[in-house]
Amino acid sequence: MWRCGPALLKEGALIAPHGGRLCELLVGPERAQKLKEEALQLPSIVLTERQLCDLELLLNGGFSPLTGFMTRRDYDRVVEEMRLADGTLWPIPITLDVHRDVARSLEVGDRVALRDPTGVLLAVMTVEDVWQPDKEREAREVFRTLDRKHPAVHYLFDVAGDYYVGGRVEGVQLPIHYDFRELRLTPAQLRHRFAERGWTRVVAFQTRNPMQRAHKELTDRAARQIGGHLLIHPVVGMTKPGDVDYMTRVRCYRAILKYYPEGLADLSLLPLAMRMAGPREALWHGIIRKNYGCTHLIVGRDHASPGTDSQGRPFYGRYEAQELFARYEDELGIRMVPFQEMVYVPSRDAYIPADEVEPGIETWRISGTELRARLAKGEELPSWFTYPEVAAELRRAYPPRHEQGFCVFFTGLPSSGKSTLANALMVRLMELTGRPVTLLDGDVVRTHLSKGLGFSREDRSTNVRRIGYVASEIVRHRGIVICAPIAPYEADRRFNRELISRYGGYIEVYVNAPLEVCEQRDVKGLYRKARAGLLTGFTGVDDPYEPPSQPEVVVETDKQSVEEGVATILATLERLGFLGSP
Ligand SMILES: Nc1ncnc2c1ncn2[C@@H]1O[C@H](COP(=O)(O)OS(=O)(=O)O)[C@@H](OP(=O)(O)O)[C@H]1O
Ligand SMILES: Nc1ncnc2c1ncn2[C@@H]1O[C@H](COP(=O)(O)OP(=O)(O)O)[C@@H](O)[C@H]1O
Repeated sequence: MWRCGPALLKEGALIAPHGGRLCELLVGPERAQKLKEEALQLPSIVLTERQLCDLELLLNGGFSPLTGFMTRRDYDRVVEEMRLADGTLWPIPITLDVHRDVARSLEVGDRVALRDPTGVLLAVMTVEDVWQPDKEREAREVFRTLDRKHPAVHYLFDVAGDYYVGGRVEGVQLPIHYDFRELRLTPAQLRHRFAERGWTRVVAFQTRNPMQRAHKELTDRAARQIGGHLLIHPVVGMTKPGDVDYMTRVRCYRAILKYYPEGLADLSLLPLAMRMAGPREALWHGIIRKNYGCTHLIVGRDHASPGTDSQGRPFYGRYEAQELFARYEDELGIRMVPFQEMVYVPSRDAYIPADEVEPGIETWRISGTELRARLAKGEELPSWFTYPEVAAELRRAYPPRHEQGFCVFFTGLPSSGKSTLANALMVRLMELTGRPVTLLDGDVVRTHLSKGLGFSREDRSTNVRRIGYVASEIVRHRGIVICAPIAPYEADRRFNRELISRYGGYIEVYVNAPLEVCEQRDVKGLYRKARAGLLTGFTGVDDPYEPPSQPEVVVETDKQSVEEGVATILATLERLGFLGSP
């Protein structure tokens, strides 16, 4: 590994960065200009979201002493021993993954431009190594599982390219952010701030969740315990899928700052892509915080936990991260402030660590699941649990069901009754809610959004996913949308379900009528044409229809009237809370 240049920092009283020096990899303006000119002739790699996060921490020194993406020697030793080739402690591989064709085009000694998705040049890399890693070994050693439910294992096997490119990088500029700029301090800037304020003992609080009173009490205690100050250092790069979005979280953190004693706490954002690697990740968090000038890190229960595996078992032990950290604490230099879960004791109106509660004393807590359920029902968040500003932010981000958007997605054979039911449902919904409703009917969509597409497997799939995309945007903006294509394939419907339910409700309605009934109805005369051989690939005749496996509603249009079908759907929407009084 290359060594980075001499330390530019003079803040002698602060903790030394990992490996002794802060490795900021950004070059000066003249060299940057040269690199920009050189890059015009170089092959480019457009970085993914995770690679962008990694590059930002490489360039700003958060990953000191790394000087680029890992070469094979560093990678192998990190995977097996949690150490770089030179012996420095480092628990997580920082690799640049690429697909086979890119790997094949690169040779040792080549220079490559690293760009953001809009094409902006961020760095130039000198290729020192290109290799195909043993992903199973990496998953087993680093994450201790091959279960794809672990987000980093899923990323490794299903998202990352099959080859890694290692080499030194020269930074032209940091990835660009336009939001919360004043809160995005680099290690050097944060160190400078600590030095100016005379903060020599700083405990960092790593978080990917909105902070509630329990967190405030815990962090306040930690700062007092070390006789120093507190840095709230939330991750705003990539966290666990399904987490509260970082914009909402940052507004919560800002609001909570005023509840600390004057001058005790500060807030800065960390552009890290978490791996959810539990114990190994805790060490990594320690190294990063040390680079940012912190002397202590709070490590609580389930630090950087990926939750439970496909069998419902936790991936890591609850306090395993603390145990591993303790083992390496002396070598790391940064100290751990271990914490048990904080629980509320109503008889004392106070939060205390769970292990300090005497047996038999009543304690209260609200789990993440319960919090989401309360928000979905529009229920109050109690004042013992959170602060009014945080409650308001969460309510804004997670409105109650009746204020959320939803999609009713009809699927069924031609002439089963999709359009008829969809039109009837549309007017009933407008009547009941007073809200606008968009109808994306199968054949209407094919005259504009999907004009030009035919009925091959690929074209049908594209058509259905396009409808899903438009529906997801409507739901994201809290609107109501009804879709009524045939949507014959389960895979496309599953894709749409996952996309849309990220933003609101997804209610699949299987419009079920026997093929003979649909054929008898033959609204457009297409069954007849298909039977006569004038039309090929017609759904139900010579093209497949895969019935949905778990639809929210089934309407049997040969047995139920249109009114009954609509009433069944409305009852389901009511039961799920989407039609509650506004
Ligand atoms: N080969 C073939 N197979 C099925 N349907 C055909 C075909 N050719 C034309 N049509 C007419 O197009 C309507 C189906 O379009 P969709 O967009 O809903 O189909 S799909 O979801 O993309 O499979 C469908 O409308 P509905 O009868 O309202 O379902 C048909 O009228
Ligand atoms: N219970 C019912 N629900 C929906 N449609 C019905 C029902 N009973 C009879 N129909 C008739 O079946 C036909 C369904 O046609 P359509 O709604 O265009 O089907 P699709 O959109 O699935 O091709 C219409 O003529 C409709 O009047």
